[in-house]
Amino acid sequence: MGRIIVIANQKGGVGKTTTAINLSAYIAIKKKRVLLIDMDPQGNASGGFDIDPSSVTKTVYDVMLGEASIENAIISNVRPKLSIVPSDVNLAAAEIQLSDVADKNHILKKELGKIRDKYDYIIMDCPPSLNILTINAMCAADSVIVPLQCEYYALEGLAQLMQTVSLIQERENDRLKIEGIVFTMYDGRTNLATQVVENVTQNTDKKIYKCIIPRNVRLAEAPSYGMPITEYDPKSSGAKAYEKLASKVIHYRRT
Ligand SMILES: Nc1ncnc2c1ncn2[C@@H]1O[C@H](COP(=O)(O)OP(=O)(O)OP(=O)(O)O)[C@@H](O)[C@H]1O
Repeated sequence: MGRIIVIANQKGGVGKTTTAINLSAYIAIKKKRVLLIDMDPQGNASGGFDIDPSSVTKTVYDVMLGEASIENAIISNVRPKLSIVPSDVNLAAAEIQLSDVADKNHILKKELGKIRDKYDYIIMDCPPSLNILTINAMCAADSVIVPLQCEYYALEGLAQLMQTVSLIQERENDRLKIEGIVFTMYDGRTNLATQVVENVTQNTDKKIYKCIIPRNVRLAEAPSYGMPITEYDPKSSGAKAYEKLASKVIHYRRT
C-alpha cells in the first residue's frame, strides 16, 4: 500500500510545489511508483511536468465534487513510474461548493482507498491555506513534510502548522505524523539563514532533514520549461539536495 505524504505549510511561497515536483521526480527515478496529486488551484505542480490545463478533461476538482472517480482523473506515466492528478482553477471554488456535503473532510481519503495499492508513494501538493483541500489531504495522509523557508518568521509559521496537524490528529486522523521539516531556499552567505536553521533546530523535537535545499536559480527556472530539476539540470546544487531528500523519504521508517 502506498505511503501518502502531504507537502504542507500554510505560508505562501515557501517551496511546497517545488518540493512536491522534485521529490516526486526523484522518487520515480529511484524506481518507485509515484502519484502526485495537485491540490493547489494554481496548478503549478501539474505545470511543472508540462501538463497543459486545457488538454485535461478531469481534475482533482471533479474528484472532490464527486463528478469523477480518481481513476479517471489520473494522467498515467507522465514520466516513467510517475502519474499525476492535475488541478485547475475551478478548485478554488470547491470550498463553497462542498460546504453542505456530508463527510466533506474525507472525500479524498475514500477516493485514494481505491488506488492506493497501485503506488508506492502518493504525494500531495497543498495550497497555502488551511482550507477544505488541505484538510482533505491531511485526513487522507500518513505524514506531512513541511518545507520551511529560511526567513525570520519561520518558527511562528511552523508552530501554526503544528497546531493544525495536532487538531487533525485529534479530530480526524490519528495516524497523521510530521515526517520531517525541510529547509528551503537556504542562502549560506546570509547570517539570517544560518540563524533560522539554528533557531528552528533548537526549538523543535521534529525531525529536520540534514539535506537543506539551497536557493538555486535552476530550481526556479525549471517549471517554465515544464521540467523537474531531474531533467532541467540534474547537476545543479538544487537537484543534488532534492535527490538526497528523496533518498531520506524512501528510507523513512515510521516509529
Ligand atoms: N530552492 C529554491 N531556489 C530558488 N527558487 C526557489 C526555490 N524553491 C522555490 N523557489 C521559487 O520560489 C517561488 C515559490 O516557490 P513554490 O511555488 O514552490 O512555493 P509554494 O509554497 O508552493 O507557493 P504557494 O504557497 O503559492 O503554493 C517559485 O517562484 C519557485 O520557483
